[in-house]
Amino acid sequence: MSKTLVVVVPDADTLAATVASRLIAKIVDAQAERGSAGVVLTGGRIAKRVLAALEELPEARAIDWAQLDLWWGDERFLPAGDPERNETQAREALLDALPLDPARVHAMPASDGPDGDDPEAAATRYAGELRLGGAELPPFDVLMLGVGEDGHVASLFPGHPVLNETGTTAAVRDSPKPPPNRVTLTMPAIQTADEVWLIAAGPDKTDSVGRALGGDELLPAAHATGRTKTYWLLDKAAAAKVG
Ligand SMILES: O=C(O)[C@H](O)[C@@H](O)[C@H](O)[C@H](O)COP(=O)(O)O
Repeated sequence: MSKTLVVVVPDADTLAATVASRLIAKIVDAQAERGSAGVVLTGGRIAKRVLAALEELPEARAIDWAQLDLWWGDERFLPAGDPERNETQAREALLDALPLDPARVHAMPASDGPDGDDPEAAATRYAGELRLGGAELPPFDVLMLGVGEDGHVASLFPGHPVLNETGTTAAVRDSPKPPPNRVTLTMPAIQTADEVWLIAAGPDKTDSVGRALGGDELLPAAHATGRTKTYWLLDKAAAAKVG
């Protein structure tokens, strides 16, 4: 049974630094335990700030970057290098400055990639990449998620048929959050992570965070749980309606 822990910090800057510091510790622990670590990144503003904050932390030098697998929880299905792609933003915020093993940076396919402008084929291709280690999914030590104003996580939106997907990946063609076409991990895939971290800052998240933590099952965020731990990492504004 996953344990839910809520951590509230004063503001978004502190939240970005706190999450970055926790992420370093989790990666270092996983590498000490099994020689490598697997982290799932997400898109959005606070996620970008976490990556930028991580680069500033001296303890980041404890990470063996060549022994880190990076995955994405979702991707805006756009051409490679498009500034709106989650991968582009993560690379600009941090990744391109790190000595990562390029073969272990598992970006979701672009809309000008091998499958062209076909998000279903791209989702299938990513499912294949996730299986390369021999299991349906690789170990996810930490799976990070932003939280939408409507309570979405990754590209899993309230009331959307994608919430019924039982595989590991899926395509979304009518995302209420632009751009319309996306590739996403499914909720069952998210739930295989050892720890799921839901990260939210600002007053525009107060309602969705309060509802999700209050058990409103209409919100996908309420279902995003890790196998051992689920962290809600919030600033004071986002936590204003948490009971
Ligand atoms: O592709 C995306 O946009 C993200 O994956 C999405 O799920 C994001 O994490 C939330 O919408 C929160 O975004 P903000 O942190 O910018 O509010």
